[in-house]
Amino acid sequence: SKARVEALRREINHHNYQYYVLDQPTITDAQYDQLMQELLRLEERHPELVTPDSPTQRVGGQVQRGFSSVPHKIPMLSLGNAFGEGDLREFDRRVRSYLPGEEVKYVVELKIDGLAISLWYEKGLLVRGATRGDGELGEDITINLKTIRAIPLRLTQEVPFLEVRGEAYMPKDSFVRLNEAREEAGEPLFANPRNAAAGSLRQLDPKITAARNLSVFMYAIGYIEGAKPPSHAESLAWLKELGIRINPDHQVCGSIDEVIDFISQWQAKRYQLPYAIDGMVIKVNSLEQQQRLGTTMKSPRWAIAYKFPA
Ligand SMILES: COc1nc2nc(N)nc(N)c2nc1C
Repeated sequence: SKARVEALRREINHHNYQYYVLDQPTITDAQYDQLMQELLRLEERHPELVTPDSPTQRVGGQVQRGFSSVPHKIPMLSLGNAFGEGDLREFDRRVRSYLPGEEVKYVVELKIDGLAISLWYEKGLLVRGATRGDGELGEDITINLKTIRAIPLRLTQEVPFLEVRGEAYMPKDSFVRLNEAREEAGEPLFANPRNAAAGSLRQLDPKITAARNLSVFMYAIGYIEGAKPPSHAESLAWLKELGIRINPDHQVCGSIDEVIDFISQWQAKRYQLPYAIDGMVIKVNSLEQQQRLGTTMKSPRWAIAYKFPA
């Protein structure tokens, strides 16, 4: 039965990855539940066969009394804001003034309207999850983040240490259904998906978090032991290879004109997305150039958020 438990764990984690990370389900919910029931039964009979990355370990048992505060290895800064084309051209001018005569490429990404999180992986295993907090100190919400099936409990490679950052969010249809249920129960409604996601992650009972159908899009390597790919775009591709959920709608742009064009395309179709976005994020693609541009006390010089009109 050790072999059976390992086979079930691998198969369920594969279906989990296909469904929650790639949005490409490979079996029906009923078949998935059947596999989970079998694994739960076997693990109950043989608790010594349970591993930290078993899909049965996603919803921790205990209700927490609170969240401890934990330091980030590198501060999680916030982004400066651009509200129009002029601000974007000003950003481009400033970037190029620090990199005279150099070619600059940008990566433009959707700005998911959720809350920033940080995930720590040691030898490929998820060991910690935290909120951004004040940028220096976050709240340890590992138990709650493990319930999000789009977050892998184990990476495809045993990277010595990797911290990855991104956004936890609640899809629009889950937000509507949640508020309908709260209306029924005479409970106060959430104002928007971001508040609903934040409220769901701050639940002391992980079973409630697990029922809120949260997801994530990760967008940056925060800290890594070992080499990093040379560009941000390649970092995203590598994170995807590790089994981490990356938003597919990002684009490398060779000029600020291309950036402005890409942004206007998404400004027109943002409401077609199954999740809320409040703008776009523009980053210098070369990590070496990012390093040289550095940060102010508050924000990176190599990135800016373009906010859509509310
Ligand atoms: C590099 O720092 C950041 N990058 C980001 N990227 C995306 N796509 N969305 C964000 N909200 C975001 N926020 C920060 C602080």
